[in-house]
Amino acid sequence: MQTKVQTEALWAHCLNELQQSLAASQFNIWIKPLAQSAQVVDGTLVIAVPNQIFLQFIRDRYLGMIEMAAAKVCDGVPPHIELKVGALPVNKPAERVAAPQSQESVGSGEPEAAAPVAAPAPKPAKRFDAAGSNHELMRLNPGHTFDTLVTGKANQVARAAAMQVAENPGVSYNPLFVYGGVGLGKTHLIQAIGNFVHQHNPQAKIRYIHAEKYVQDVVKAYQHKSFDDFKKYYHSLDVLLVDDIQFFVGKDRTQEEFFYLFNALLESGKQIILTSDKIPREIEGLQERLTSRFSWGLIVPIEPPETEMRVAILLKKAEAEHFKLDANVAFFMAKNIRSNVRELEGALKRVMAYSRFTNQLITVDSAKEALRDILASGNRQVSVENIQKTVADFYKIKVADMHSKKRTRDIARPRQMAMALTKELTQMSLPAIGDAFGGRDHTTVLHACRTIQDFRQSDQEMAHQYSVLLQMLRS
Ligand SMILES: Nc1ncnc2c1ncn2[C@@H]1O[C@H](COP(=O)(O)OP(=O)(O)OP(=O)(O)O)[C@@H](O)[C@H]1O
Repeated sequence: MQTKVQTEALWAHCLNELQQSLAASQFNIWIKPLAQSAQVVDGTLVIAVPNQIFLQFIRDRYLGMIEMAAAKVCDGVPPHIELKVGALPVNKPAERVAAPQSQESVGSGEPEAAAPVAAPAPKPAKRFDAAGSNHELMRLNPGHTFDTLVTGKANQVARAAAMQVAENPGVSYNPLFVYGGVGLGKTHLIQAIGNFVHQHNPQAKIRYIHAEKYVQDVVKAYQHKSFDDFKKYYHSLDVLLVDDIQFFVGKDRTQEEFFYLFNALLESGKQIILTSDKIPREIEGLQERLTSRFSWGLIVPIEPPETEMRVAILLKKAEAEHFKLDANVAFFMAKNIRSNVRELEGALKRVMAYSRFTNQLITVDSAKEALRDILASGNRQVSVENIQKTVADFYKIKVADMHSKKRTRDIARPRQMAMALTKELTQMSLPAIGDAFGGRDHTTVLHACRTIQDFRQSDQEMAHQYSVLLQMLRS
């Protein structure tokens, strides 16, 4: 257990650092109210916050800074930090932290000047035990586990690879790179790895971070000339999960820092897991050295789930909410809501709310009623012109090439793709599709549909491009 002096010194130091880093208004609103709300309990720095909104705000915006500040006092290794809503236990007054001495000016009408914070912190005699990490610190959603993830054709390869990485972090595939469209379960899958590792090895230092947050951390380190602390913190991790790596595009300094971090972690056998909406070499604006490194391990796709898998997801989510969802209703929803799993979840929430509100069991008819506007927008017919334009833009060719006689592969393949998508997304007959593509024969359209179908079976890249285009056209 920490002594009062150590607790005070640690928190006073954190407050001091935050005060220097933040605008006075931010410090006064979010941090100053916590000046008397920290306590060290069994090696964990517990910070009590007044309510849930505060908790979310501190967690999302300031926890990283608090960690870094605390790490400074603890020889570079941050302590466990726990945020909790409510008051600190009153039976441990000796461990309470002293408030910073306030010297605020009164009644100026201007935003308050930040109050200087008490004394610089001497290093505590005993280093915090930073071995364990809680969900707050790891930034993992405890509900994102392998158990709650429905498996199907769309994600079975990705899940198997993820499981292998979770069982042998740093050993099998490094980095593991998961790519796929919006809302298909990339975050869920990689967090399942984090949760699994944590469950089997609570000592492992795991950190999930969205790429945008990493960019912010680099900017802050740059502004405050604190790259040493930044490096110390990130380089001390055992498992690093970075979501939506495409956000690094155009951020050269971030890419440079990440390059060093990547090398350091890999060299010391630590596991890196990344996600993106595309495979590395399709992320335009990513430095070549990163593109090649991201391809060193294993790259796995997550595709949009097929109807049966969407039904299974709905039933599983409903069960978790103790909601009785009729299988016919689940089928109806799965058939009509096809864009992504997040949309599917949204639809389920609506149906559950409707059921509670009307106090009725949900039938297909009442589901139609509950989802009327979603279904109306989903049933919007996609036009052949829209498909041609979307596909042409995607492959960076001219729309006119959809009608032309050119037969080079870079033109012919996108055109076949557009024909196959038109067959799938519209009610048009084969001859009508042929007409819309420069007066081609219906056998040419049939051939195109079969060719694309074959490619989708045999070529992972083509399969992914097809599903991305489907998603774009359906959204
Ligand atoms: N196979 C699945 N089984 C159960 N739930 C799933 C599955 N796939 C996705 N979900 C759920 O769908 C929601 C969206 O998933 P998630 O946030 O992981 O998607 P994403 O691919 O990371 O999206 P984005 O690209 O927007 O970050 C989450 O609530 C997740 O739990």
